[in-house]
Amino acid sequence: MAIKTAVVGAAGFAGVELIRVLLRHPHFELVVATSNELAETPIAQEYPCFVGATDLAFSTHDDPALAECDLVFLAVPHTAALAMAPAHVKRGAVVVDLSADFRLEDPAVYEQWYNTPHTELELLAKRAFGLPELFRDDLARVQGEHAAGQGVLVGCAGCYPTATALAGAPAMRLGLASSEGAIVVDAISGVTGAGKKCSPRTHYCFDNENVEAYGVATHRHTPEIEQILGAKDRVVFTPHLAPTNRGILSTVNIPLASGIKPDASAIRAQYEEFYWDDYFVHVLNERVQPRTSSVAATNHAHLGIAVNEPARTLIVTSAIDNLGKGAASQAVQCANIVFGFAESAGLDYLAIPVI
Ligand SMILES: NC(=O)C1=CN([C@@H]2O[C@H](COP(=O)(O)OP(=O)(O)OC[C@H]3O[C@@H](n4cnc5c(N)ncnc54)[C@H](OP(=O)(O)O)[C@@H]3O)[C@@H](O)[C@H]2O)C=CC1
Ligand SMILES: CC(=O)N[C@@H](CCC(=O)OP(=O)(O)O)C(=O)O
Repeated sequence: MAIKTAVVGAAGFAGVELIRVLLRHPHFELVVATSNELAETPIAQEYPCFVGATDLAFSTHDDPALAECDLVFLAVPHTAALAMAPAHVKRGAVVVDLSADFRLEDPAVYEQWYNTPHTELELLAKRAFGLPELFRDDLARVQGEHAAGQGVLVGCAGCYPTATALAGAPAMRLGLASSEGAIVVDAISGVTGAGKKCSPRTHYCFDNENVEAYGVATHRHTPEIEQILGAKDRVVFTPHLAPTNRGILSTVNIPLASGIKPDASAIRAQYEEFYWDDYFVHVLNERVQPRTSSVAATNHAHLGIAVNEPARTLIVTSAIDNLGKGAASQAVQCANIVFGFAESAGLDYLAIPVI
């Protein structure tokens, strides 16, 4: 039986990507897609790529039909999700939140970085963290709670944190990383990462032919990356905006622990073993570097492993699609787990090769 599914914020960049994935999902049936801006407009009129795939029209964010959905994706800005999630969880639904509202464990840290008090402490404490390869047990826990009839919430990881944590977590968890010293992360994002509303920073004339760092030493994803890696006050994160639509490339520099041999092949083998059972994470061999084009519009992540021997530094590069593995398809991967479906259900597609 199909699961009645809603996307709130469906006309945003992440929301439209959710529509694309859900319209081909074998178990989730998209029945509500909200946008106040486009209410009553047929989805396929606004986005002609969906012609022939759906007759559904956008409805407002307070559409009463939302209350009949068993699965609700929140693809709205942070603080909006904080206001929406509790009611759906209370009535027994599975809520998968793509915003930053339920990512940070410590509400004081959330308040510090998002300038808003966290008002849903009980729900925050019970939520699962939505990054399956690193928090599968957490998702299995809420799968059990949902199977027992409870509403549950998944707070999905952010886009930069997903790319960065997939690169850094094995080194931290396998004891390859030193327990001291900075973990330096330089990451590049396409412009869709900034959402669909245009700003001077995301204007074509500004981004075209331009690459620039932003949020230097102040970006809100720093505490989230530190939380996932278990590396408080050690992450030096510098994001950059590149003139591409989609994709994130994150380069993570990790000081090696004193007893660890600076041997890229051996460390690559450990990364391969760490991810051996993960369908979507691929450790590339030494002859090829992760490229954003190789994972574009997919749920896959590509990792490249190298070691700077004299500096005793492990360098892991990680490519994902910010709207795919960094947002919409990862959210669907989490929902697959919570409903007990195959993790790759509806997500088994590849990027277009660059010739
Ligand atoms: N873009 C990305 O790469 C990623 C985004 N995310 C997260 O996903 C969420 C959506 O991001 P994105 O799609 O980029 O954003 P967009 O700005 O492109 O879209 C935002 C959507 O949210 C709706 N919305 C805006 N304000 C409110 C509000 N106050 N209450 C309810 N709905 C509102 C809008 O509705 P309307 O159509 O009526 O204007 C719109 O559909 C954000 O939380 C973001 O942080 C997570 C990972 C990556
Ligand atoms: C290019 C760009 O502006 N990217 C956004 C991050 C993407 C996003 O939407 O943030 P979440 O992953 O936290 O939801 C930023 O730097 O704030």
